Amino acid sequence: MERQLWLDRGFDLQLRYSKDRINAEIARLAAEISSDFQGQSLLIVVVLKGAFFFAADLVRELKVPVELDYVTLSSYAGTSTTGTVAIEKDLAADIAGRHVLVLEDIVDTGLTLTRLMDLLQQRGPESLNICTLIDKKERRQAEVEPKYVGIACEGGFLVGYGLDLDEQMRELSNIYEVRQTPGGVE
Ligand SMILES: O=P(O)(O)OC[C@H]1O[C@H](OP(=O)(O)OP(=O)(O)O)[C@H](O)[C@@H]1O
Ligand code: HPA
Ligand SMILES: [Mg+2]
Repeated sequence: MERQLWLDRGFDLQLRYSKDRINAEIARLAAEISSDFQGQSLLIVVVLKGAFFFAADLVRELKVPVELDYVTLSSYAGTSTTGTVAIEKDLAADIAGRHVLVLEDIVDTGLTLTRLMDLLQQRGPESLNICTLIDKKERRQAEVEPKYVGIACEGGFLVGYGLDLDEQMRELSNIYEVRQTPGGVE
């Protein structure tokens, strides 16, 4: 079982959201987005690295045509934001006049999306909205209002389904809360 591998390495993983729950939320989100954008096409902006599993599953459920583009942003060291959002790779597409939907795995402090939305808004999209799988409000520092939210959650640092702790555990199928166990081997 995927938990055991990390327990052996000193990380205690508590199941928070199963893949079945994630699938159900994605189906609901896809239906809502498809209905809102009926007759239009969407430019989907995937925020890498974390959102790649979510994006892959969501776009295949949408009933409107999409174009996909990617931006790579990073700001975390361990379980805390550094406060500086680095743009490691910008979009390739011109978003002017397009209906843009930004896909995120998680909104936490809100610093990443505040930076990205400011940047994208300056480029003149027809519409600009956010869809996040997880909205974690406990540590919010900047005002961000995602239009589409999969799961509103309490605190805890989450890993799995794209979410990482220092680049590890993204590949887990379910989403867990992670705690480092004393005496664990890394
Ligand atoms: O609301 P915030 O506090 O800014 O946190 C949310 C951001 O943090 C994570 O990205 P990270 O910087 O870890 O890069 P990653 O996607 O490569 O993991 C996550 O994927 C979001 O983009
Ligand atoms: O809870 C989290 N887990 C993984 N990455 C994150 N980036 C912001 N919050 C989180
Ligand atoms: Mg990360």
